[in-house]
Amino acid sequence: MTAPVQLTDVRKVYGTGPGAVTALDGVSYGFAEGSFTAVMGPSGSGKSTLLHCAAGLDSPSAGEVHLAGTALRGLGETALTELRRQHVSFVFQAFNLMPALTVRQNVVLPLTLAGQRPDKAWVNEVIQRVGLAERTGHRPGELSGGQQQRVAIARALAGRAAITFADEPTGALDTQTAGDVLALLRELDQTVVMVTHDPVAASYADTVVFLVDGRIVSRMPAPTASSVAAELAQLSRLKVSR
Ligand SMILES: Nc1ncnc2c1ncn2[C@@H]1O[C@H](COP(=O)(O)OP(=O)(O)OP(=O)(O)O)[C@@H](O)[C@H]1O
Repeated sequence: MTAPVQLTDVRKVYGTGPGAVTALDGVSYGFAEGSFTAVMGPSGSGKSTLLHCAAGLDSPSAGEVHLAGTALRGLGETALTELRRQHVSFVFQAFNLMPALTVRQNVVLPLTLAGQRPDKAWVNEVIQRVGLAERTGHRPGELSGGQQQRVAIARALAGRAAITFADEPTGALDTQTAGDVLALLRELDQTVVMVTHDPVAASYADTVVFLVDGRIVSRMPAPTASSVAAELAQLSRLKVSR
């Protein structure tokens, strides 16, 4: 069976000619069902590009991506949108919250747009778990950056999508809240793919994959913050010495 997120020999080249940048250079990886994977690597190693290609937000220059068992190549924008709506949720660096809506309305918006009825008990639990129970009637403009990020996380989890893509989901959070959010991500049955620079955040994942220059160079099961930090230090030395 194909993994819920499967990349096969994916290449992504930005631009053409002498200025072209190879952001992904033949990445093959299957993110197993229910797994929580952190993607790490030095700045510019291709992490965000990998996430965008895997999520069908960007198309590879070569290779194939399967998302929820469907090959993305050749899918029209409407079919792609529908596929994402059914199976995927996102937590991105820009929170993309609707300023006129309250916290609760923002959290359930993707469900409402998809014509689904939110599971009220689960929505309440998610809002509580990200520490926003006292803020459900506030609008994004009345929240701190970290609180806005938590709304985006609650929104991603509210629909129990099979696959969640997260780009630095805990970047703006204090240690305690970040720990709560990561513990929640780890508990879920969803397949979670998370880009992070933080070894502590990565240690909540089942597996860390390390990218250097657009290639997966290593894979670490059962990561700890110190084993991840040590691997990153080694990889940046490798990069500098090239
Ligand atoms: N739209 C684009 N046009 C041209 N080059 C791009 C574009 N997006 C990314 N790149 C280049 O592709 C490479 C990989 O970028 P990417 O953002 O995927 O790296 P990253 O590992 O996520 O970096 P960071 O940790 O700094 O966010 C970099 O060299 C970057 O400059």
